Amino acid sequence: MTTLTAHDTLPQTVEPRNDGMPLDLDWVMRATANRSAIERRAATLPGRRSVKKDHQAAWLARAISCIDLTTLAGDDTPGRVARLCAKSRQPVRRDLLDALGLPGLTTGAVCVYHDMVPHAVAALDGANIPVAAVSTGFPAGLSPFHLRVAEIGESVTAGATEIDIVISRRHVLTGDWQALYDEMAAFRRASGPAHVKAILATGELGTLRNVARASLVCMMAGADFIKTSTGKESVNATLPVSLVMIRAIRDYYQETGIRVGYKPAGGISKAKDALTYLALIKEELGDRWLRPDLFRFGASSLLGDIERQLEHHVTGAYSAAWRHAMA
Ligand SMILES: O=C[C@H](O)COP(=O)(O)O
Repeated sequence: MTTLTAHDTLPQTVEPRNDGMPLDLDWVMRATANRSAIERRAATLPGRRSVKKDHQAAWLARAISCIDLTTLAGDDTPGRVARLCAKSRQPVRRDLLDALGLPGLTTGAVCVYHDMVPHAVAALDGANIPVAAVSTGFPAGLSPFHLRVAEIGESVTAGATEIDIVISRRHVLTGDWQALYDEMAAFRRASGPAHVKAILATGELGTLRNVARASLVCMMAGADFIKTSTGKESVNATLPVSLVMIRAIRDYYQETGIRVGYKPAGGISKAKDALTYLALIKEELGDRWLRPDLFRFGASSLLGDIERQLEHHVTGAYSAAWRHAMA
């Protein structure tokens, strides 16, 4: 059993970017996924006492530092984004942060649609918190290709330093790996210095084998992160899909020496689920991946539950969920 402790010492290194490699179709086609073995392994993860009680607060704080605090709604406004950014700067009540000895804790990033990028950039001025923009015709990714590429450039110009692109699911479903590679490589080029998260929309890819292959192709084409979902599919982040994707990340690292990040997104709203994901990452990839430069949660409501748990840790009492509204 893995024990997460608060005392893991991790090097503060700057990870080299993934510049990708030529498409290796033999490797892609060798990638498989044994669904029953993966589901059995995933079923063992929740509910395990993988985080000791004493260390839970430290690990919940770690989870906060890895959240891409997200709002992706048609009725987003500058005011809502400003409130979300304030929450990102100070994710937990000041007295709780002080009691935990973590006065400078922030979320990993704020994630918004393109039109909200300037508002997020302004609200986060001086905070050193990246703004991530969902892009390329998010969530379906079916707008004209040149517009999807242009959208990336617009968001980078507006100040986004992370771009969450959506892949064309049809390239996976038809097995056109070259087309997927070319698309991802073009998105990476358009992003310039901004880091790119490739959203696979795994709930729409049909099989775990497709998830494994799409993960590899996106990494070969230069994705800095691979991300499960937009949050808009009917099935979003799951543990079996996460196992497949992080094992692809592990294979890519073993083959190339390059660490690609992982972002489960969509439907992760409970502190205990966040701890399960952290334990999974620790077991499958190791401590180095448990940092915001290599791991993020894409989540709109997870922070509220973590804050409640931290409040309970410090004060011994739970507050009502409505007190932890996000925006
Ligand atoms: O990328 C982030 C997701 O859209 C957030 O999904 P959620 O609202 O289910 O947490």
